[in-house]
Amino acid sequence: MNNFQSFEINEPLDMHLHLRDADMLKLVGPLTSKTFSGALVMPNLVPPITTKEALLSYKQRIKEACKNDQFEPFVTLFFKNDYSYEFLKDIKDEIIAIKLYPAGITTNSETGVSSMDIEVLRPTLESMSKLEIPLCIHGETNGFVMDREKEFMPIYESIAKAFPKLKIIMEHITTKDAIELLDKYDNLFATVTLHHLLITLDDVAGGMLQPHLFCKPIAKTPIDRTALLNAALKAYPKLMFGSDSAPHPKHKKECCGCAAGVFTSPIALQVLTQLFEKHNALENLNAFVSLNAQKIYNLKLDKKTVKLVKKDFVVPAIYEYKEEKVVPMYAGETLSWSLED
Ligand SMILES: NC(=O)N[C@@H](CC(=O)O)C(=O)O
Ligand SMILES: [Zn+2]
Ligand SMILES: [Zn+2]
Repeated sequence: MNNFQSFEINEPLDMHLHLRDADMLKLVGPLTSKTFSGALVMPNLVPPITTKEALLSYKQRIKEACKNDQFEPFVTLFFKNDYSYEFLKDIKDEIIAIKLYPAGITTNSETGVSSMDIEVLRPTLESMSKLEIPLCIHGETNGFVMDREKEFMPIYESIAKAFPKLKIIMEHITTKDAIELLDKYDNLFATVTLHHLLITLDDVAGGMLQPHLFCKPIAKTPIDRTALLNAALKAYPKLMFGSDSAPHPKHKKECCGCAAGVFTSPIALQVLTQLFEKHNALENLNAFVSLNAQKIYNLKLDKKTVKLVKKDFVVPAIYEYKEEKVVPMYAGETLSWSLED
């Protein structure tokens, strides 16, 4: 067994990230831009990003907040059924993908699509397919909470079949079913979070309720977690890292009616290194956290190499800026890997 004391990750990419806006953006943006070369930024602001003006000004605010030329924010548009071909053609070079949310299924998705009927979605999907704009999907039905992702599999299949040239990314997958579906269609890809490689429903609600581990989709069973972890550890080429780091103010997590989302951006690379080392799979970490995404999204990056060292890192209990306070996953715990100073 190798005894690694340091490890380098070239061009780390986070292909599913929530940066929010205003002071929260100023708090969390630098925590990602410091370590990652780029991130796919989700459009579920209030209101969501649906116009070119909103998109470009959000990108500008991200760049200002992140204060780091060695970081590229890849911004996305919030899916609507009635985007015209001309509108999409005009915005194509500014976006990396379009994100589809079923209405009301997760945080700030109220104005998402109210029907997943392929005929309703067809006009926008046809334009996206022609223009080669990838489609990212939050794939959950409104069925029983543990079955929502599984029930969405036929919907992924119908879109993958109807639009074979459209790249479809199943976001933050949490099930063995989703892993198995990846093999069936050339145009299907997926992101997986850090927390879904680590936790099951037991960690969220098996003992005292853990609001900081509550997210959508909810963590599933040990069998699902094992399937996700095995695919990540071998850097299965259709799977990429997307933290889904989703900060919510402390008072919106530690309350009655806890908001969904786990905040992981400041610990992501340290914990991934720890996890891949534990499973003797460090040789696959660069592919999982960068190369797979570069191939799937045709990215060329020359931003940074991040060095991790085998040194204890005590995760801060809280991250704060002005009035904003966010609690990270593993708050107060000690990790065995740190970012080099
Ligand atoms: N994952 C979550 O639980 N929450 C995300 C939304 C999302 O990615 O579904 C958020 O924006 O807070
Ligand atoms: Zn989601
Ligand atoms: Zn998300």
